Amino acid sequence: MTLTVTSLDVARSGTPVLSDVSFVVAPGEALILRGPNGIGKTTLLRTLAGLQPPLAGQIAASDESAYSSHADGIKTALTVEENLSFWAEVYGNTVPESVYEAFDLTSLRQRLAGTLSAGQKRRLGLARLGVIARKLLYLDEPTVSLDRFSVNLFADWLRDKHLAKGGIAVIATHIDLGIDAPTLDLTPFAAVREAEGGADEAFL
Ligand SMILES: Nc1ncnc2c1ncn2[C@@H]1O[C@H](COP(=O)(O)OP(=O)(O)OP(=O)(O)O)[C@@H](O)[C@H]1O
Repeated sequence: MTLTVTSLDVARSGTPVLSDVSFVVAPGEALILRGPNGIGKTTLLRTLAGLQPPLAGQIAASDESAYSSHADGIKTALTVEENLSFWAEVYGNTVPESVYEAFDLTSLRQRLAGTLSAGQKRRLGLARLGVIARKLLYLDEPTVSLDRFSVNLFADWLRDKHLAKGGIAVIATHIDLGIDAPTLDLTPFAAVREAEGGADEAFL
């Protein structure tokens, strides 16, 4: 499976955000999206994941994808184990024992998710990716709230359990994950927004 994106134009609430974005990601590879706040990383990921239609261009991928956003999608009234079992069931899988260790959740298995710290919740949200087993991952700032140890855990999982098995990941991140992956700076692809022309002049 290869992800091929050709001449993609994306918009947020009808306003063009990025234009003419093209790239290819081969099996086992990741692509890091960079660019300043508001450039359109989230919008691009949402479009790639099929959550909104593109204005123009093509997205070709043979596998189904999973999108992980800032929100963790955690059920606070369920335990860590119950959360992962829930997601596994939705995707017709079982929870691999290895995800508890991979995301440092072993000692938290019986804890209600609502009582977890921000970083622990984030690790649980990321562990979801380990149970749904989608080959194509679109990840929006996956390491928000994580300390360096947890960032490294996630990077290890991504490299050894996802990419090493032929998976693909497109990741918007402001921090260095320490994985070997090319970077696409979206700055040159900013769509011309005529309606905003001169709006910043008041601050000059
Ligand atoms: N619901 C919305 N309605 C209108 N405009 C929006 C909406 N959400 C985002 N935008 C605008 O769309 C543009 C792209 O936003 P997007 O969230 O894709 O950027 P980003 O690169 O992911 O930013 P960040 O690094 O801050 O997360 C921004 O100018 C933003 O203000």
